Amino acid sequence: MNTDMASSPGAAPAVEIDHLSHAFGNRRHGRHTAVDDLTLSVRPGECLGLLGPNGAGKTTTIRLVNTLLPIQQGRIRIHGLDVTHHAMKVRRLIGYVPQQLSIEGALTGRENVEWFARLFDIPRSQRAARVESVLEMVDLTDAAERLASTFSGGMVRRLELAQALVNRPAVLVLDEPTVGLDPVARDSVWERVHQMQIEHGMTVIITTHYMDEAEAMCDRVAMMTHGRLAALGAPEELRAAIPGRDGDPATLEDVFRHYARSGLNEDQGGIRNVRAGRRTASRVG
Ligand SMILES: Nc1ncnc2c1ncn2[C@@H]1O[C@H](COP(=O)(O)OP(=O)(O)OP(=O)(O)O)[C@@H](O)[C@H]1O
Repeated sequence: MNTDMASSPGAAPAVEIDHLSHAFGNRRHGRHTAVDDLTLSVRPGECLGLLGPNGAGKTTTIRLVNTLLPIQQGRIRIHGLDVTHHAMKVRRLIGYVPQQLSIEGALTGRENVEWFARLFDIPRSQRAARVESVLEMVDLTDAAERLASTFSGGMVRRLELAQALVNRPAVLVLDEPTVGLDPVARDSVWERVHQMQIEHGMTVIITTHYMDEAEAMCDRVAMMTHGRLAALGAPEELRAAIPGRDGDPATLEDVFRHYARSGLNEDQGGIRNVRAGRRTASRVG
């Protein structure tokens, strides 16, 4: 991987988000602020969970980090590189698994990863070995010559992970990586991500609506509502900060409800989010 840095609170941040704001729409049809003055740092080697209700601004934040949306206001730096001024360098540091399907069913597993290796400009002489090693990492060596259209949902997600990892990213960004997967397939995706994080000190940012995953995987959780940071801390810190129910300690789901309710706004989300959610849920089903 590009970095082998320990997760120490004193280390320079892997990702620095500084007073970031982003709005969609225009004056005629109305503007909607999706990310609102967000400030957040992710430590090298850390797994940060970006949680929040539909429409909270998680995907928009991720797309800004990935250079897929232009910065309107504020600043993002990845290992010190400003995403606006060093977009190409930043792209080389980031592996991204989007909510939408990123594989091509008419290609084999191997061809899908090779395609990404070419996109990332990995030198020809290293390409085959690099593709082989990521296929092995995600346990798809035996299925590599099969058409991706024959893969199960869990295999598709692991193939997308291989695509994102072929560039040996320092920061891996996963947008709802396990939606629509059965519990066994979910575990197998997480095992691979965790292995990468431990073995290579990779920084991971994930969004998920599965609180058990966030609890198990994330060193810290950033709870977003209305594009703003509502709470930030280790899952156990966030749980300790709110009262539980019926005398039981609070769960992360209670934490989610607590902040989601306090920021409730029926305008959030709308048809775009419903459509996106359904598309995501059925994408691998
Ligand atoms: N391309 C776009 N055009 C217009 N509005 C958008 C666009 N992308 C996002 N939005 C709006 O910005 C807000 C934040 O959306 P975003 O997708 O970032 O939320 P999210 O937290 O990722 O939601 P989900 O959990 O449903 O994926 C929503 O109100 C959404 O409708």
